[in-house]
Amino acid sequence: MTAPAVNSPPTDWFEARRRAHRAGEAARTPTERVPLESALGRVLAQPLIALCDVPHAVTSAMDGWAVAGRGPWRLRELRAVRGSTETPALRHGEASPILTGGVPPAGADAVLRSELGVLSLGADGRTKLDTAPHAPAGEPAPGRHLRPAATEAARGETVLPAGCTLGPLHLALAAACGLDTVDVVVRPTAALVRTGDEVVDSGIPRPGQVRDSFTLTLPPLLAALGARVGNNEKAPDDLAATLAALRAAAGRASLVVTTGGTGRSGADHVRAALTALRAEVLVDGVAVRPGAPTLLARLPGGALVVALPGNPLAALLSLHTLAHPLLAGMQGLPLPTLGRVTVAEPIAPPGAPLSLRPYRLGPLGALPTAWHGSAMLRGLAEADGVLLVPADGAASGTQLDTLPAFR
Ligand SMILES: Nc1nc2c(c(=O)[nH]1)N[C@H]1C(S)=C(S)[C@@H](COP(=O)(O)OP(=O)(O)OC[C@H]3O[C@@H](n4cnc5c(N)ncnc54)[C@H](O)[C@@H]3O)O[C@H]1N2
Ligand code: MOO
Repeated sequence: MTAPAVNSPPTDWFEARRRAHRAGEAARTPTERVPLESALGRVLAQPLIALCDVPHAVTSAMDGWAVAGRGPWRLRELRAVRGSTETPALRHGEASPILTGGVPPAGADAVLRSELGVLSLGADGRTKLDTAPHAPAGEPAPGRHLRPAATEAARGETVLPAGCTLGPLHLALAAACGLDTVDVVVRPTAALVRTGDEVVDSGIPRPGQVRDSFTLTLPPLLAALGARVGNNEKAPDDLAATLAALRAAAGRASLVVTTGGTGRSGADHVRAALTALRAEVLVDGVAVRPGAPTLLARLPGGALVVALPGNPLAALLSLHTLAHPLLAGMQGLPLPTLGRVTVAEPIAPPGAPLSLRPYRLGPLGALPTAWHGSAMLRGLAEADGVLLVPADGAASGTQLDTLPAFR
């Protein structure tokens, strides 16, 4: 058993992320095969490989006539056939009507688009096709309006890498490549345990009360990071209740996220509950502000616990620190990368080894928010991103690492 040591030194922020990622990797979720219609937002477990050439055959890019040789042409049939490789080959001097996306008969060497052709009755009593008087000289040039097969992808080609989070365009691409199902990562399950007797769910909070910030934020934000949030329990500020809520959540989910109660006051029970559950504490406080009391632990049954501080900004930024890398690891994704931005005004030393500061983008770069108090929401609610401000602060024009603003 590794009990949370009293006042153990906080873990470096970058190291805390790496530990969270490694803990996630050690608890990787399996994969499953799902129909394309159910795959939106899922993480691809295997590279997506085209099952056919795309396009599958040479196709016409225009409505008109497939033609062989130079005009005028004898029209072989009056109605377009949408596409069959069994259509007899065109002979030199013949044309056959074709629709956009249709497969031209063998022997066709171009498509004359409908606007540029004129039909008339030939001397032999058969329908004749000429290029219209207004058609550009030389129209149609060989190959005109014929889309060669496999120009977008060849059968067997990888069109999306593993780890891609599937959006609508990816799904349409998979369909175009002939797939009906995809192999995706099973979503990690998450459960919330919110502590705090002062937390209320509706109305104007009385002095000493606070409206809950987490039921409205954590389920959708965790879902955006790939988790499926099942339970969301509220535990009173009491050790037995906190212990029972944690135990129940760990029985239902592979990731338990708690809020509040990370301190060492008589009303804070998360540490004591983790000790009682014989948790292995992987991160006991992080050298960052806000979010210093954040904990990461593994329960004997394997469930991972991210204990977020009760202050809303501290908690939501700690989601970046620990839950994002952790969930990335569980889904076989790399440690999330940091962005980079130029700061538009000087930032004073934050009084901590590292400070996470929401910012808005102005014409000259990042403008750190004034609403960066640990208990605030306003700065993050309107942020374009989050700055990583080092202990010395930053001069105007300096480049700093950034995190995305999950909001
Ligand atoms: N003596 C010390 N006091 C504090 C320290 C310290 O080092 N020594 N650290 C401060 C820091 S930093 C933080 S962050 C908080 C951490 O507090 P806890 O995780 O124990 O959280 P609580 O005490 O339960 O609540 C803190 C704050 O957050 C509000 N809260 C809680 N739940 C919610 C919710 N669901 N929605 C909105 N707001 C919530 C709660 O009412 C408190 O105001 O400790 C500092 N103190
Ligand atoms: O570190 Mo606390 O998390 O500032 O608010």
